Amino acid sequence: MAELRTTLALEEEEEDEPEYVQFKVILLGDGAVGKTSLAMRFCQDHFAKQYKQTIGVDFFVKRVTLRQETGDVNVCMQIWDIGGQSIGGKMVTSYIFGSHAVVLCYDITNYQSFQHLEDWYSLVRRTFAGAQMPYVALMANKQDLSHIRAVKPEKHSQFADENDLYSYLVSARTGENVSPSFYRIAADLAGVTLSRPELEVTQNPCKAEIINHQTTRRGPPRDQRRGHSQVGQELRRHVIRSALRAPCFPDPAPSC
Ligand SMILES: Nc1nc2c(ncn2[C@@H]2O[C@H](COP(=O)(O)OP(=O)(O)OP(=O)(O)O)[C@@H](O)[C@H]2O)c(=O)[nH]1
Repeated sequence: MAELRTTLALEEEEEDEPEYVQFKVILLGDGAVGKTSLAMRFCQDHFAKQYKQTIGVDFFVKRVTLRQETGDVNVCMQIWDIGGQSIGGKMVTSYIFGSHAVVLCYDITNYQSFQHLEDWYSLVRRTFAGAQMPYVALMANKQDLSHIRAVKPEKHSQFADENDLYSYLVSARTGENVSPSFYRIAADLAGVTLSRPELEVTQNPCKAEIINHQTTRRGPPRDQRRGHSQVGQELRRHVIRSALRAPCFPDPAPSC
């Protein structure tokens, strides 16, 4: 009898649980550009100064609720943090395959990490050859170090424009724009348009450490410039269909 009561209680709890749409998001880029730090900042609101190299892949999970007038959408983002040394490895294409979004990360103080994105991006294209490409974003990390930047904002915009990538400028260290960027990725994948106040709510207070009085010409992020109406409807439909169809994690990955 007690067992039956426990089962019923568990079932009731499960009924209360909202349904989550799962998205597999891959972070790619050279070693030490800050992929683990970005995942950690977004999922745990934590930053570690010490560098600990990721060997293979590491996983993070974050549940977010996207608010819209027609009803909230609950999203579970499964973030795959791929070690920067994996580019020549055998496993890397199997990590990337099946992802809904790929985030190409670089460190604005390290020009090589930006140049190498060509290689990372062509690896993504090869992995998806003949299949629907995922949502691909360009993420420029370490904005808190803009006083020693090696990659000009114009170079960033040019690469984003030429490859039709969504563009994000972030700092894992201060937290600047990290949550709003991942929320926006979730919203784009789910086909939800977030209003500015909703995005602002997702931004945790940033830690102001470096005052940089230099004025740099930097336009708004590219996704804001071109507006969400131009996000491929077909891609959204495909992404949502496949997200609803199957869990996107193989065995070792955590589930939502
Ligand atoms: N100043 C600053 N340092 C950062 C930022 N993000 C990461 N770091 C530092 O950069 C170093 C590398 O960060 P990781 O997150 O481990 O880099 P990764 O890309 O995951 O590296 P791999 O595991 O080799 O692929 C660490 O010492 C971090 O503390 C940032 O936004 N600003």
